[in-house]
Amino acid sequence: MNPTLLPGHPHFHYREGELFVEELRLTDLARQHGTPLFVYSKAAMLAALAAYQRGFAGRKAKICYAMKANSSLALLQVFARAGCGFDIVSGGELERVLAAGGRPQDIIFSGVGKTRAEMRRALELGIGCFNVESEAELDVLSEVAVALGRVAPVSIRVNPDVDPKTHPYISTGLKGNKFGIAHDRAVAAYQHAAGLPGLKVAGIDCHIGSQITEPAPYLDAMERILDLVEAVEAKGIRIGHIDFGGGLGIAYNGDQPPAADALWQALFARIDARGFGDRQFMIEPGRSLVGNAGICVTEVLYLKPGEDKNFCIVDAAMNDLPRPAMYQAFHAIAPLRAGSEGARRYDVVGPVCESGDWIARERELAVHAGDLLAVMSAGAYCMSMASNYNTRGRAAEVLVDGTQSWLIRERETPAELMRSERLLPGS
Ligand SMILES: Cc1ncc(COP(=O)(O)O)c(C=O)c1O
Ligand SMILES: N[C@@H](CCCC[NH3+])C(=O)O
Repeated sequence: MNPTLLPGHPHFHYREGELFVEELRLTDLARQHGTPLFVYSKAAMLAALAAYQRGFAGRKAKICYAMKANSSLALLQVFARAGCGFDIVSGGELERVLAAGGRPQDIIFSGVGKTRAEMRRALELGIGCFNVESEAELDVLSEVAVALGRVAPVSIRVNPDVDPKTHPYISTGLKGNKFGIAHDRAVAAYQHAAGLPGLKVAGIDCHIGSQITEPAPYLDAMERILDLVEAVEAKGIRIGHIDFGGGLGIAYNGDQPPAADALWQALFARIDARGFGDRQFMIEPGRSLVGNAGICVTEVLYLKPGEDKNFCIVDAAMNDLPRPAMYQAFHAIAPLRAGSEGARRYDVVGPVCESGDWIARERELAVHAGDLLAVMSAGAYCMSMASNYNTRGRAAEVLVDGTQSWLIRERETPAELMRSERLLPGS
């Protein structure tokens, strides 16, 4: 591999010792916009999308970006303009898709707890499909649709009970998870759905988990879903599309997930062998489209050497980058100016008042106060999970395209954080 490239991040590279994103020097962007700063590469997003597009070439397919991974409007615009649909999980996400120019018919609505108000709004707009996660939800959706004089297109999300071999908090397709309808109850659920006046069965859906790095769980889940398609169709209910969810992992720390096109080549070998190659396919990838397209630039505030540990205190924190605290997740750290003199082993931590506020542990770094560091693989589930804990404003975001950059989100100010609050009357 070219030594100036960072593993898993082909659009970020060192040029004469300085870290670049596409054609821009990250230090310049950080000086211009301050830190912490999320920076995304448009080319990286489109390259990740192209791998899926290659996998689906010649097929009837719709790629619905799972926007929970990163719901910043400009990123949604990039995907909408590239022809993607969207997988949403809330009324808020629905409004974001519309604001970014996405079309309602290209939206699929997942999630175990859709409210009647969310269903109503989605039906009025005419979204593409509801991925229904329980028998009770089928009844409520039918009722809401009938009251509106509409028919809701539905897929039933089936829980195939397959172990995705990932972190337990992000595994979703096991019996003990709250998601979907159990495999052995699915045929009955389809028969129930087919009899409800407000619903029209459109497809089948499954999503087994996130950050999956092996093809085997996908192949197993696909076999189980195809078994169900056969069983449901034997009851006279046509399954028009197969939605296979998202979940494909990215390289955080030497992980080697299959490439999207190779994975789908293997899946289609099975699908074609069983005679289902003519169906419409939908997928809901999130992390694999944006995860390694983004980084977070942070400034070293203080170095605090100690007897047991050395701390490198930076200006980004768990409110900006919650994955290490939540899942003990690994994010690589890359200095914006390469150098190795005076390297020491550090825990990289933020200013939030929690011992769990760490970003990286036990990393060999040659750093000084004032240096800038990039937290890698920060495009997915960072900004979208960011909070205002410790009344910290959310970071700014920049999108880069070649030699151009756009500020796509301004840093949140304390006044903005207090905007929706009301003081008590009197003194
Ligand atoms: C229903 C559903 N679809 C899609 C995704 C996107 O997953 P990922 O970001 O791992 O591709 C998720 C998250 O796990 C999900 O719950
Ligand atoms: N938030 C998780 C992924 C959740 C996937 C959505 N069900 C992560 O950062 O890895």
